[in-house]
Amino acid sequence: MIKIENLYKKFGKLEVLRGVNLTINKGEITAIIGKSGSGKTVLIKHVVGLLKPDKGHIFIDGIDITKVDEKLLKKIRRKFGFLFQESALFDSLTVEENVAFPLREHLKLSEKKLREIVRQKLELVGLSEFGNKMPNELSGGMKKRVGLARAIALEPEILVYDEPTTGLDPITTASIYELILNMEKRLGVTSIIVTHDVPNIFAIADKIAVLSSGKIIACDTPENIVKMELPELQEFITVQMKKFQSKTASLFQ
Ligand SMILES: Nc1ncnc2c1ncn2[C@@H]1O[C@H](COP(=O)(O)OP(=O)(O)OP(=O)(O)O)[C@@H](O)[C@H]1O
Repeated sequence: MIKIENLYKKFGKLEVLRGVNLTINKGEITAIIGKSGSGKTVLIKHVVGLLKPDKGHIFIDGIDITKVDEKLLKKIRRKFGFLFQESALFDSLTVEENVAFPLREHLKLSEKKLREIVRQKLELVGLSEFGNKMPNELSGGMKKRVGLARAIALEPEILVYDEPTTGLDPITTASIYELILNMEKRLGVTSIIVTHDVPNIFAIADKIAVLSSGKIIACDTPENIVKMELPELQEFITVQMKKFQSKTASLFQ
């Protein structure tokens, strides 16, 4: 479904992507992990067409999006739902209106139909009771769930999440992962997740892609990834696991 070939991107002298190759299969959850600043967000911004590479190709269902005009790109972008780090909700709109926003922008629906879709999506993320609230009345986890409801409003084929669980407690984190798995199972959605949440992501992803020194150095099932003896990977996993363990330990002190 998504094929990234030899992707390069630099900002000034900073070479962020240095020949990324990655294939993302339809209906799978692919997690992209890597050190802070390794270029994960930059990579997914290319995938959704928000950044243009210096070199390389990104094929979405066989179409190279680095070569298409704005009009076609806009059409292809409709296949995607994004959930970026800070949820990026509109503070002046209610929860309902936030979810309705992409529907109003892209479809000409009757008000009745629009309300119906918004209600369905809010139900799916467990927020049916909160449609009339303003974003600043919600917790961080609830905001992420509203962001997710908005991201799935247009029923995208591909969902892209940038650190969907950062800053959330373990229970809310689990509920976000359950939603992501639900999207995959119920709607057959292809998911790309950028995350640092190493212990958890290994439990839910079909594939783990490791970004290091501007390249994907490994992409495989979680089981195979943990078996690999890549120093970059081991170091990264060890650091993340230590953080996790010390966080867990501190809970019981
Ligand atoms: N528009 C931009 N202009 C200049 N530099 C940028 C731009 N976007 C990203 N960068 C730089 O590219 C590098 C990679 O950034 P990116 O946000 O992709 O990292 P990341 O792996 O997602 O990090 P984190 O895990 O901390 O979110 C960083 O050094 C960042 O400062």
